[in-house]
Amino acid sequence: MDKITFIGGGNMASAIIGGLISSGWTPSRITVVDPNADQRDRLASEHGVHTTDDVASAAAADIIVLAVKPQVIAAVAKQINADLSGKLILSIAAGVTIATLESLFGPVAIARTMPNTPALLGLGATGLHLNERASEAQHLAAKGIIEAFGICVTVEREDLLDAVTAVSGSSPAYYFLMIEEMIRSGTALGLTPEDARALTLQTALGAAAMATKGDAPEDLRARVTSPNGTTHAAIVSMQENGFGDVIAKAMTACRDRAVELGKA
Ligand SMILES: NC(=O)C1=CN([C@@H]2O[C@H](COP(=O)(O)OP(=O)(O)OC[C@H]3O[C@@H](n4cnc5c(N)ncnc54)[C@H](OP(=O)(O)O)[C@@H]3O)[C@@H](O)[C@H]2O)C=CC1
Ligand SMILES: O=C(O)[C@@H]1CCC=N1
Repeated sequence: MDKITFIGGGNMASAIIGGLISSGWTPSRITVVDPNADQRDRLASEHGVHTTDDVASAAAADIIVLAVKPQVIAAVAKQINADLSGKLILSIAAGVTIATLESLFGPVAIARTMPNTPALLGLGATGLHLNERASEAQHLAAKGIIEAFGICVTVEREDLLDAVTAVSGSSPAYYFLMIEEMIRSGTALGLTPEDARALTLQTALGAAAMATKGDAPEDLRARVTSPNGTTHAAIVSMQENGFGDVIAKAMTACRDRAVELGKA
């Protein structure tokens, strides 16, 4: 049975560990390394996992999850400073490329991922790409870990993770912005902020749930849109004001920034 060590015991690690335990991993297979004693105590009492502040001890695990901020990874590699051949490094750090990870950790199997924050609720959407040193068994292990906190999409080229960043990594923020604007407009139209918020949130939840049942979004939209009715008026206004173009430009800007950060 694989043993897994998380380096960094913050928000994302906590979400992943919760998912792993719910999907059948025994806490005794899981270790978390974090310098913060409060963080360690919280994880140990919430999940019953082993915790330590000794980064070098991660070398004993079969799978090492890098769940620290990107700027901490070089220091972590120095502290581990061990031959990791045969092990799998799974990184959730945004913008840290496989080439950088190989230069820091040596010739080792690497799974680079782009998760998103709904992982905190077990509803994550994560892109995955592995280097050539990763075996099929390691691919399946990485996928199994990711599926413990949501869905996993394996992309065939590393640069496609930049597109994943635009589609799912950053996109919770696009939906939050839409929700913010709808609450603002609903309030401007005379509703109380509380009523505008409740109606907007329930509709976002309902629309997302309907869209996951299999019908095409354009068909679902057509079913709401009576000929020359109210929805038609809203959609025509959105389209005349370049809604599609706004989304396409935002997603391209996101992808381009991900490319830039990967070079930094
Ligand atoms: N696509 C996305 O939307 C998201 C991506 N991510 C990625 O996930 C990663 C983790 O993010 P998140 O969980 O939010 O971060 P957090 O800051 O919540 O967690 C990081 C943890 O690592 C600890 N830490 C710092 N230095 C070390 C060290 N040398 N060894 C071990 N632990 C250390 C921190 O301790 P202390 O607080 O004391 O510094 C903290 O507890 C990031 O790389 C981020 O890019 C995260 C969220 C969403
Ligand atoms: O905004 C960012 O740079 C990170 C990467 C994806 C989500 N948050």
